[in-house]
Amino acid sequence: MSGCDQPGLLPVEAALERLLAMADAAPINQTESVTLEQADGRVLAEGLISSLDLPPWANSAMDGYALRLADWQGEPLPVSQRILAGTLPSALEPGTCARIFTGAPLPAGADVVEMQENVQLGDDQRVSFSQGMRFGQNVRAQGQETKVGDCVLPVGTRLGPIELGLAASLGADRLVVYRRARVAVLSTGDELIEPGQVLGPGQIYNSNRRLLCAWLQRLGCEVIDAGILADDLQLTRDALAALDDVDLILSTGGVSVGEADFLGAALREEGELALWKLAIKPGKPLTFGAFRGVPVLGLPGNPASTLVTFGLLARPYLLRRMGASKVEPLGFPMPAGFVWSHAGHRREYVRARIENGRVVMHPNQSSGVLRSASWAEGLAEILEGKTLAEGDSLRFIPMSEILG
Ligand SMILES: Nc1nc2c(c(=O)[nH]1)N[C@H]1C(S)=C(S)[C@@H](COP(=O)(O)OP(=O)(O)OC[C@H]3O[C@@H](n4cnc5c(N)ncnc54)[C@H](O)[C@@H]3O)O[C@H]1N2
Ligand code: MOO
Repeated sequence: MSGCDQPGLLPVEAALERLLAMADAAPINQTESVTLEQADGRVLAEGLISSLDLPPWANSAMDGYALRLADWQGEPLPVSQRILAGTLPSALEPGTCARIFTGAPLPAGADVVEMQENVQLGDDQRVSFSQGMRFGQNVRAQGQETKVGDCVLPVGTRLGPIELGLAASLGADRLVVYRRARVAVLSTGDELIEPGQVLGPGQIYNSNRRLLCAWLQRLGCEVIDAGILADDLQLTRDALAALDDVDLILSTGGVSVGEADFLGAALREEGELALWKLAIKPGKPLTFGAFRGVPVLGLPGNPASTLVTFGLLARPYLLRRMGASKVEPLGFPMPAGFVWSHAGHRREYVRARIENGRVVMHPNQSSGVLRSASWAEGLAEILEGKTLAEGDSLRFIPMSEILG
């Protein structure tokens, strides 16, 4: 342990490893066949194997003229056919060229396409090719992208617009995906009321509920909005018992050392509860447990802590349960545009932006503040025990890497 480690704080990697191990132990195995329209954001449960070559036949990459290179000896060539995309050409007559358009099938016998800008059309409609031509130029060979039998998308791929376009290009109209994870979102806290109501003394609006519900939907989960947990043990038990068909109960708030922790009490009674203290800021307290066999993940209630722990821990956990192979966000090294002089015990995820090629941080990094997260383009990772001078390298994780 280095001098900067705080005894008892669980490193972020260790917490993620534990969560992923728990996800691996409780995979959502059920699959369903969905149309491409329904497949966005889902995880592939059966690899997509190509049943055709792509392109299925050689075709032209340009609007121009197709010919056999050997036929061009300096004498203009007559045009023997006109080939539009979607038509079937006849074999190229020797000593001629064919008018051809982008995407149209190459006639048998042709081996090059010259773009129309590079040819001269004589008064007799014969074509002269003045530029030097290279064998195979502007020809897209059959199967150059994909061959019959290729595994184009492996099991575990998260489907997005590109994958759906790719599946469509192979003629697939349905894909087999894992069932969506059913996630119940619970908020705890007597101070919470919902937007639209009049704020009373000591009350705040529930922001975590909307943040998490919207985020979970983006991740391809089915969201069960379980509202605000009542401040009463029996009502808490009843609320949890009603969520017996979900894959995860995700709660926020009440995970630190507060006194009225009915969620914790209910879990201790009828399940299990592990209280973690993570070496992460924001987001130190996190709980993982179960109620009557249903996993429960308790995130800290401070909105920025909810954001960071959901993005870096709960999101990979849920994606893994839904079978995704890539679950961790990409980050890339960037020079710091600020000084970090106090080495901390916890790994900090700073709400930051990139300006003039450097990472700049928002002045308000309070765990209670969401506005700086909305300003931010990403999270800048400052490792525990580290100080930074301007220009030192840090890892920058774009928000887009965790939000979808
Ligand atoms: N004595 C200690 N106090 C605290 C510790 C500690 O170690 N010892 N840890 C602090 C840290 S770090 C965090 S993070 C928070 C975690 O708090 P809880 O998860 O127990 O959450 P609450 O106390 O219920 O709420 C914290 C904060 O967030 C607001 N909140 C809660 N839920 C929502 C919601 N759905 N929407 C908007 N805002 C919400 C709540 O009003 C509080 O202001 O504990 C520290 N304390
Ligand atoms: O971990 Mo807490 O989120 O620092 O305030």
